[in-house]
Amino acid sequence: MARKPIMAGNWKMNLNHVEATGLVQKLAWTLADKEYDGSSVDCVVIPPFTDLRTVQTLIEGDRFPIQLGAQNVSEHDSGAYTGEVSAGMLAKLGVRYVVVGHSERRQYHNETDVLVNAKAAKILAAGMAPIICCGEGLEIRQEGRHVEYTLEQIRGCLKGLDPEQVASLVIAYEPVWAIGTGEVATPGDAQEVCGAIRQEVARLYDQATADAVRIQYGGSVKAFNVAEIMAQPDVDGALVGGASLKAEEFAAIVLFA
Ligand SMILES: O=C[C@H](O)COP(=O)(O)O
Repeated sequence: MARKPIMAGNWKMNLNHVEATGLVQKLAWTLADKEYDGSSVDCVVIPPFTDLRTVQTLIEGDRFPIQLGAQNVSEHDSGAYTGEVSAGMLAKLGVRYVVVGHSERRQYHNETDVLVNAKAAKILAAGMAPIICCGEGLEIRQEGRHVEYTLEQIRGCLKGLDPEQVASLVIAYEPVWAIGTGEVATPGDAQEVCGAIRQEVARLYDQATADAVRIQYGGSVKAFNVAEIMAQPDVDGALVGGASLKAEEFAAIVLFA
């Protein structure tokens, strides 16, 4: 089954709303120069919350073939949760994807699979797609337990979701040791875990759901290494950090084919 590739740029805590305008405009112009129209690959930018309204206005106003994502969401609908942002608020801003369970949130904000699962359910209920992140640290990789560790995360994060919901979401496999380090996993490493995740989705749900769910690789993806990662049968895209902050570099990743 042909899955549409999805290239998502997670800006993390970088760029204010003025800088965001510059980057998105430059990205759109670079993509337009190469006749990108969004039909064969999804291009998603994931700025900080404070940039979302500005980027939404720009994308919608100029009809750029770029989609909007957010980096986090509350597990609650509304109420006395100071500092939180709800799924409903994000959906209203035209956000299509929300990253959950990124290793930086697991590490610095104690996010667990149970919390990721609750957030994913809220994102889906609001009509958006979660990008559910998973992946092992260096120690687990060295012990050779990376597949079982990652599948355990996946089982926890998908708990209670129905096949239709799982088919519509995105899973991002990001080995923590490859994030921001320049230490990219080999294409074989990426395929091993992405393939195992797809098999696990087939086991938990059915083959049609496994064939539909999109699985990204993330961790030091750049323009020069994206093609060989994308050549792997179970890799459907990339979650890109550092390289998504440079318009030409990220455009080249989107245009990998
Ligand atoms: O969300 C993106 C990942 O953490 C990868 O970041 P990176 O491309 O800077 O290694």
